Amino acid sequence: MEHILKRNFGYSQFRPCQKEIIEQVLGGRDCLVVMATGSGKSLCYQVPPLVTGKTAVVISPLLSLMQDQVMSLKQRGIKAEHLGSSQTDQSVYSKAESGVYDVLYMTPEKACMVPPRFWGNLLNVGMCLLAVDEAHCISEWGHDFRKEYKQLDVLRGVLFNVPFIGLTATATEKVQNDIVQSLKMTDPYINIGSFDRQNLFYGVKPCNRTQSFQEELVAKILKYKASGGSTIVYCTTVKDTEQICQLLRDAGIVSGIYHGQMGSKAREESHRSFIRDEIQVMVATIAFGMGIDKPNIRCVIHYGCPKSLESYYQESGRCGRDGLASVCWLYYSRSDFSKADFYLSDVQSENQRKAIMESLIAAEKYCLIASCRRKFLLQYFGEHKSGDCGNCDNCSRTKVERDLSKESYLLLACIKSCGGRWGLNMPIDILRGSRSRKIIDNSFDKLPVHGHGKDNTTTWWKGLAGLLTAHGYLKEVIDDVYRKISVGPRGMQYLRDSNLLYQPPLVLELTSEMIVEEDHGAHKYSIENLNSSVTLESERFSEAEKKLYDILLDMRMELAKDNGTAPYAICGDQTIIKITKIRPSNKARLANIEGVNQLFVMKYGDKFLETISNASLELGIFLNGETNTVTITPKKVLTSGQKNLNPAKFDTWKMWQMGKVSLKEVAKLGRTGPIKEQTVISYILDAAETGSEVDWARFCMEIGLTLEIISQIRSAVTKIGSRERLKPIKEELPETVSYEHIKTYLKMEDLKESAGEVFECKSSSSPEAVNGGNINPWNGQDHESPAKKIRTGTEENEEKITELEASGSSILDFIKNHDGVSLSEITGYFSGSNADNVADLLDSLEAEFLIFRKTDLFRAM
Ligand SMILES: Nc1ncnc2c1ncn2[C@@H]1O[C@H](COP(=O)(O)OP(=O)(O)OP(=O)(O)O)[C@@H](O)[C@H]1O
Repeated sequence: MEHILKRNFGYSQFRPCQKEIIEQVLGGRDCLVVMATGSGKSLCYQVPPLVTGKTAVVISPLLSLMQDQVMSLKQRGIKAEHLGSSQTDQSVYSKAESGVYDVLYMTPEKACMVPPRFWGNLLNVGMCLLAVDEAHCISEWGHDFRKEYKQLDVLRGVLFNVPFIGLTATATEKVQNDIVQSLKMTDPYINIGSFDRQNLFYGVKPCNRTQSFQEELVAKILKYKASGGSTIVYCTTVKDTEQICQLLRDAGIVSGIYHGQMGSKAREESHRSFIRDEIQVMVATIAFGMGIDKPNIRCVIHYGCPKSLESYYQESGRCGRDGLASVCWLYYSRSDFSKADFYLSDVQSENQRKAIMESLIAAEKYCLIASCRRKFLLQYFGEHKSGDCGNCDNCSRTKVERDLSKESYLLLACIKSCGGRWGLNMPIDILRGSRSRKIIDNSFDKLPVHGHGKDNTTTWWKGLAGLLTAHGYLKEVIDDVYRKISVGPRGMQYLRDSNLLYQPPLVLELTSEMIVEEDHGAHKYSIENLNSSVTLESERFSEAEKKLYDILLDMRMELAKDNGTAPYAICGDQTIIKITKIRPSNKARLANIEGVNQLFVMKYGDKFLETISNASLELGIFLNGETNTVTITPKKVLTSGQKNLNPAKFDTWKMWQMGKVSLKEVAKLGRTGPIKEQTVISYILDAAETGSEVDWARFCMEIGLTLEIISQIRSAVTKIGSRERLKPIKEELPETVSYEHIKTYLKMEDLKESAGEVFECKSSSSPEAVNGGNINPWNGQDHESPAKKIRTGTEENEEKITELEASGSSILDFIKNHDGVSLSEITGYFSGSNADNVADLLDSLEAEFLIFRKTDLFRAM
């Protein structure tokens, strides 16, 4: 299975739980998979069809989601399509039932509508699973119930012996049971993973619509835009989407808009532009939700508190799906918490009203806590996390703790006096000394605490109430749609221990909202907090790497346009970051990068390698993962002699000498297409003649010019007595000595390059360097007998009998017979071949995806 993972998805290992789930599905067992957003659930149904050669049918709620997934799978060499009313290709239906597709997507409506004959035909050719994605939609207890999902059980009566797999990121225990029952799963394998999205930073801020908030929003968005990533701003109303979108556009940020009041065409277009990186910022209502499968969303901003923590988790979970550090900011205003009427408008059942109110209160609490947000979020989903996360605003900011005993006493006493019949506004108004009609009518102006809390704002008091509730001093009950506040047991005990003049210390951590209120100038706090602790991976680049990264992003964009797909479908940002860091010089190295699959290498490999090679030269950075900058910049070595070189020769020399690209690779890449290796050699010799620096040791090693050959050429030249014509020299030499060997020898002689130095000092990788080789055939000094240095022909023949020579197929066979072999084991086994040749052969096998490397061991695909 690992080879499928590498070949099609470009990954070298499964994430936690993926393999176990796939094995269960392959064993024919139903599965329920509850795993965090972006954790890689899709792979659990995408790999089995590739293992079995049978179709996987996937039920998905949204057309846009299906289309995006189909697009991504096609870029991975996987046959995928969707079947539904929007499918314009008429042949898809018949192809689907004859098993052409590995993965076939359908909406639940479509799945229930296709005639049994379709399923019968597909079953005959082979169907390996039915996956129900976003399975929480099945449950009325879920936050996104869809009645069409409820009908999927009818498929049980048609799809005998096909395992069903339900997948979701958000399912409480109730919802999990509902999924199992609705899909009639028998003895399912249940996998409940962690909800924790460690790469996400969570932050919350109170906001108003002042200019400082607008400036902050614009600055935040610009930061993530600059990293090449995308941002979604979720608003609670259509009006807000329009306003925020306009605000961003006025600030020069190209932004898209998406909400339910737009026509379907306009929405599709907006979605399409976002997915294809034509716009980097989307301002949307939650209508733009589940269908977003874009991996490089770096920032999700909620402008307004969401209606529940489930929806917040889902929506914020669109962020950082590629695993890179990303941020989720939630801006709320107090008025958001009194929107129950808005959410309850068309709810019929009492249970659902209660559920909605409870959800809203949980979301409010999330906004108001002063402790670790992640811990709170995870606890809500029933997961315990020990210790604070260190990756949320509350964990990152300097904590402000204070003894709030006096204020707490006042609030508790006031709430107790109100008798639990009111919401929070009444006791706060009393404390602040209001003489409203309600207060007078209820004689609350006579209370001893009346007017004792004037020094703090209403919002500050609400912040304190939130803290006291979180610590169990206060409790909130829901009465129909009204929220009533009363003193909890802990608060009653506190009141018993206190009086107006004395209260036991009560040290609490102030919420950011309370700090802002005390600060009066909320501005300072908010701007300071603006730069969350998240460091984007791309921020770790050197200047040159940043430029290369941008070049590669632009190129990916161009390739995506040419291929009618989204840039992320070609490869993810994380892969581009790795490519930028590694700067592979050949296809094997490219193929070995995490996230690079076979189709990518075949389709885009040449283009990427060429761009990397050229850009690295321009930017003065080495290929193959070297991080140090070239000491001599290309400009410096551009001598007057080089100016005489034509562009083809100069570029070839630059690529080889400066870029350290091998002769073979330079020939493959060429300047405007592949050229012969002999041409590359002659270009470099011409460059040497014009004064360009040439690493002779590397050059000789690459063309196979050894001391023995040099000595033979020298003898031949002496014998002929002239070096004007090459042909007579060649005729004096063995077949194995090429014209390139002769030309190089002569050029080195012209340039007075000392072969002794070349082989002895400069190239430790040269075989002759190992043997010593203190010879210098140019100045006529004698050298040690070749017999001492180089094996005689007889010895060589004898050794060939015992020492195995490597070839592509013999290495492949060797690797196939082992469960992982190291490079040294392979070179040791093929001791009859030069280690560099073996490495070259391994490179080619890797580039062709016949082998792959995992933890430095080679394995066959
Ligand atoms: N084994 C793996 N190694 C590296 N990346 C992986 C692996 N498996 C999946 N991914 C990547 O993780 C990202 C998220 O995967 P996927 O879309 O399957 O998430 P999901 O769990 O379905 O999320 P959601 O519930 O939000 O739809 C994708 O970019 C995917 O290619």
